Amino acid sequence: MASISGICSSPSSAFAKSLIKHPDHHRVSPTLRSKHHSHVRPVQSVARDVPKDLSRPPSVPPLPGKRPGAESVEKDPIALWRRYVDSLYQHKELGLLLDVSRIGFTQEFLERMEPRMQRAFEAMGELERGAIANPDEKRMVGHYWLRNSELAPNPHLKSQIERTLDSILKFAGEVIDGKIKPPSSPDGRFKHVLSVGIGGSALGPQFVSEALAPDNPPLKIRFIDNTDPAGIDHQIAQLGPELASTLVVVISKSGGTPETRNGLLEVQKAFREAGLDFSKQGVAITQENSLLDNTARIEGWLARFPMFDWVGGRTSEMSAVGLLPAALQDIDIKEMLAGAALMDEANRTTVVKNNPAALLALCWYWASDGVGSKDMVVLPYKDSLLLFSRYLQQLVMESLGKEFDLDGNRVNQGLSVYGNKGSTDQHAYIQQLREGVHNFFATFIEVLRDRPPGHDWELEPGVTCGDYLFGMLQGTRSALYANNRESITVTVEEVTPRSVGALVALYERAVGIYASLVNINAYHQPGVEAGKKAAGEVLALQKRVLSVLNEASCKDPVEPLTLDEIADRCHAPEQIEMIYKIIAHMAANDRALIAEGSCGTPQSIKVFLGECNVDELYA
Ligand SMILES: O=P(O)(O)OC[C@H]1O[C@](O)(CO)[C@@H](O)[C@@H]1O
Repeated sequence: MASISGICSSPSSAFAKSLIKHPDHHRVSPTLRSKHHSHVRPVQSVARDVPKDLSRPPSVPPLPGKRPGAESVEKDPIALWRRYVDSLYQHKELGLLLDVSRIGFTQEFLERMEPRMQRAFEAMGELERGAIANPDEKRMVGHYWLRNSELAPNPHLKSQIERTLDSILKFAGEVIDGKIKPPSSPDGRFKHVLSVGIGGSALGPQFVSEALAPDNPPLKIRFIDNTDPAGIDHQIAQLGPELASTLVVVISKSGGTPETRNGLLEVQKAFREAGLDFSKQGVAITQENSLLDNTARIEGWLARFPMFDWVGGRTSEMSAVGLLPAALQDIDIKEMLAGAALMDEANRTTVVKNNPAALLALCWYWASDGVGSKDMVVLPYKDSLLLFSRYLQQLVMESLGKEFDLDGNRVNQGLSVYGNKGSTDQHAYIQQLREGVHNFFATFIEVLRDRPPGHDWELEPGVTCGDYLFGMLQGTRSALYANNRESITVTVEEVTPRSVGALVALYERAVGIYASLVNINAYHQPGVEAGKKAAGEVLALQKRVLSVLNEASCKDPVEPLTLDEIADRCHAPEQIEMIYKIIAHMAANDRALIAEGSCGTPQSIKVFLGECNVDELYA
């Protein structure tokens, strides 16, 4: 196959010159600020609900010609071709191209962004040297060390990384070779992995499995990534008697995430019911001394692998979180690491046009005005990359979606990400992207190799099935651009462990750089805690409701209660709506009985429990 390096000459160094010629030279950069205002929101070109104190100062004119309609995008095909050639980024060794020509930024924009870019590079350098890059949690941020342990800030961390990788490779090899066996499997081999985890402890392994698992992996992976009982039952039912040959990998950095704990308890129950010893088939990936780690140690699980304090969940694909599940499916994890390391290396240059992550971050900044005014639609034209957008959704949105910047200003930052795959999406929502509300920019992921060599055939003269996919991508890119919709294209030769590792690393770094550009902490997630706390409060209220109902239901005769009575007796009259929802949920699951009325007419219902729990009454 002709490689990207084979078919393309190296990108021209005339990138800057070409951009200078771009007609949008009069555009005023969002960065036109006094240095004291580097954190201030850049120019708003669409109406947004922003706090008054951070809205654009009147002295800064709006971005000319960008919206509505972005009439300023280059339309002359020869000028566009020059822009393409001049701006093309190529990583020869990785066989990766980054085309930013359909993002309309100008030389003036690049120049104005340069000081911020240099500050972002400095910040990334400090982070890689082990600075406390997550000030809130006082943590280092070291996912880059995972693929180049030489970078670790001290020998202890370096040897932790290397030992963990060795132990993953050894364990996975022995499981695949049948040296490590399940005790009750008829043919003595593990054939399935059941991964229990959520968020960053699931999305990377899911993406990588979909992208890279062979057609017949030695162990086939399934995921429990929610606390939906029906979803969990489905996974366990699908395994059926194969539970005996299933390795259960429980993944949680914190070791205390409720959904993951619930998944574990459900799976352990299934093991008990099948007469199987869970500890002989359970593996934990978590931080040392977490609740999960202690449980696994005390119960004597088959193996435990460390998750490091300095690796965030959404950047943990190259830690044991991503590597163990991948290795168990016979995915070449050393190649994934090599791809990521090469990409990291490329992203260390401080010359913006040679730094693919910096180019991506700049594209995002330009396209979304540095405030997330447009969504990022990710369109991989390859089925195996289906889950890339879902993976990126957490990486980007949990990292960038922040209320406050690093100086404490309310900024409500973020960048929304969605997508599925092409050309499938052309028959779903691309109609709107082409003609409807102009609230996005697209990222095409192009894979040059259609299928393994020797398998192709022409389904009509001169045209293969893959040619259609190619045509659809190119057609959509052109059609969007013709209607002033900007896009980025990332091209890889093939979907391999190396290119997937590189893609992960590319986006991790782009998120880090973008976070610096907009002055936010990309490495914490305070907003998620609010939802978790509220969920805890709902469950606490449910316990009070149950206790009140139990007391009334233990009376003789039973005393059915109205919602108002329950709320009063819970001393929570202001929580009546939540109490109603709790009752409706319990009634739907046969845990409370409705004596009168129906859930459709809340004020009419009277509730009691089917059984009186005397023990609880006197507890
Ligand atoms: O790996 P853990 O600790 O179970 O966390 C799972 C996910 O939950 C979050 O903390 C959000 O609640 C994510 O950042 C994380 O990836």
